[in-house]
Amino acid sequence: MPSAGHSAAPTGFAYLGPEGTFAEAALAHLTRSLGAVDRSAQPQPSVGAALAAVRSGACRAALVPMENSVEGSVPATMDGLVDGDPLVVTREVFLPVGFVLAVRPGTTTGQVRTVASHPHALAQCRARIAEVLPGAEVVPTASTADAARRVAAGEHDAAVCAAIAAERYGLDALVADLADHPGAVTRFVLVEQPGVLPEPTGADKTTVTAVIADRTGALLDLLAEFALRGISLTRIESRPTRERLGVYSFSIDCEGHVADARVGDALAALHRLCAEVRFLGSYPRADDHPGKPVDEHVGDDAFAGAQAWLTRVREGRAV
Ligand SMILES: O=C(O)C(=O)Cc1ccccc1
Repeated sequence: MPSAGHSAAPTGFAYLGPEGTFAEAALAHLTRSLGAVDRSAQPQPSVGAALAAVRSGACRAALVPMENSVEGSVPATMDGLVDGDPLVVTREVFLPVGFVLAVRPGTTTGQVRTVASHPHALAQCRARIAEVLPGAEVVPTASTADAARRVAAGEHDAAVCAAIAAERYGLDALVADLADHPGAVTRFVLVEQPGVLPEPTGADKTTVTAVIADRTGALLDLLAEFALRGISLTRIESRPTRERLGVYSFSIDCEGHVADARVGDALAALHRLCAEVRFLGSYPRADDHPGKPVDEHVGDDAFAGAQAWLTRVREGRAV
């Protein structure tokens, strides 16, 4: 529930700021495609702050980076969705990301002693930075645009950021294309307070986290619940629970919507099997993948037919 001080229905979209981040570009793309009337965007200093703005009711939703095709998941988002009051993903959006090396006008590569950016951006340009700026100190910042803003303020010599951020902060692109692996894509998710469950579209994804006991075969048991019901996983990774070594929380995306019988049944099975399960949302998939075909025996009709049969058996009726 929104906390005191935010009693009206929350409005506005929080995002990892300041202006000029990839998160801002992804949010603009999403609100345009949703045809959202209220497109007011509220930059936040960190992923944690963006999620906190939703939990407190200060904002209606937050758009945060979840994973990147080159660098993998964003730990601040993974952990931020699991720690604290429940939140759910209601949309996903994929954004191609490219990086420039941005400097104050007139700066040459030889003058760059510090290069700043979001850790994910630095990691995606590691080899090129070492090649173009050997010996430069690499400095992590809260976001790519935060780095650009700090370069403009004279705090650092160069930023790895989007071309639009360089422009926004009056910087020049010394190197136009800095990525080690061209064609990288970042997946962002829109996060809201529970209560909003998007309708099934026929091409959906569901996100869930599960903590399993430290015993032989536990992960296989968890995976079997999906496999037995013909559900394809699109992502699985482990995060430490921070309790002790050996106890992990698995973060899973699967095809389908919790309203689909096979997905609901699998989540209920996880609830029986796992020490902890957190449902993190069902939402339309945005990657243009139609999803794997669903076998007839795990379709909604098959589940409904089996349930009706069981009811007849239990009532002692002829089967
Ligand atoms: O810092 C940004 O601009 C972000 O939106 C996070 C990020 C950083 C690097 C690649 C993709 C997203």
